[in-house]
Amino acid sequence: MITPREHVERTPIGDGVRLCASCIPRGRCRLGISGLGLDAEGVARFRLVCDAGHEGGPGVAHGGWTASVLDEMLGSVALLHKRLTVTKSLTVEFLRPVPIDQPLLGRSWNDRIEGRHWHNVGEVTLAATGALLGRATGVFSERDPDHFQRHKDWLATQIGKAAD
Ligand SMILES: CCCCCCCCCCCC(=O)SCCNC(=O)CCNC(=O)[C@H](O)C(C)(C)COP(=O)(O)OP(=O)(O)OC[C@H]1O[C@@H](n2cnc3c(N)ncnc32)[C@H](O)[C@@H]1OP(=O)(O)O
Repeated sequence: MITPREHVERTPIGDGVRLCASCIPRGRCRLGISGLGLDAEGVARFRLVCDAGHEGGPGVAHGGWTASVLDEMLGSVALLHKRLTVTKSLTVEFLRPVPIDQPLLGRSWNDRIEGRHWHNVGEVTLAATGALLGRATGVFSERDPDHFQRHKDWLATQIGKAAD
């Protein structure tokens, strides 16, 4: 069986972020995230732009975009340490409307690790001024690479039960 590190290393990178399955064919994150890596303090840094494809109210991002970006940023913390985690919980604060087509910055970091649970934190700011637009805290559960096969097996059992 491959290790979590090998699993992460085999996942393609586009613009500095490990790509989710649906973005691998296009070679870049559809949410408009570019990764800048970990800084000296272990904080993951990102450039972000919300394009008009995620416009909610006029001129501003749909809240789902902001939540997704924070999920991705907080979820990337363990990936940057070559560990595989999935989101167990995510709490998002929408502090200001997020403008579309404006350069934004993202930061995410680990606050503490309890057993297999990574407690991560992150925020989105306006690049021009540093104004805080949104932030999140989340718990990310460390998994083995068989997590996705385990899901398929579980789903097959569920579908089997439904067919009975
Ligand atoms: C490299 C790529 C990068 C690609 C780039 C990716 C970057 C992604 C960044 C974003 C991160 C995401 O959005 S991740 C996607 C969103 N999150 C998810 O899909 C997670 C869905 N939830 C779960 O799988 C589970 O609830 C967990 C793993 C979060 C539970 O965590 P936990 O509580 O620490 O784990 P654990 O004790 O082992 O399990 C709790 C219960 O969940 C069940 N469970 C655990 N795993 C599974 C599973 N695979 N399939 C079915 N069921 C499962 C257990 O049997 C148990 O059931 P019982 O005994 O209670 O009945």
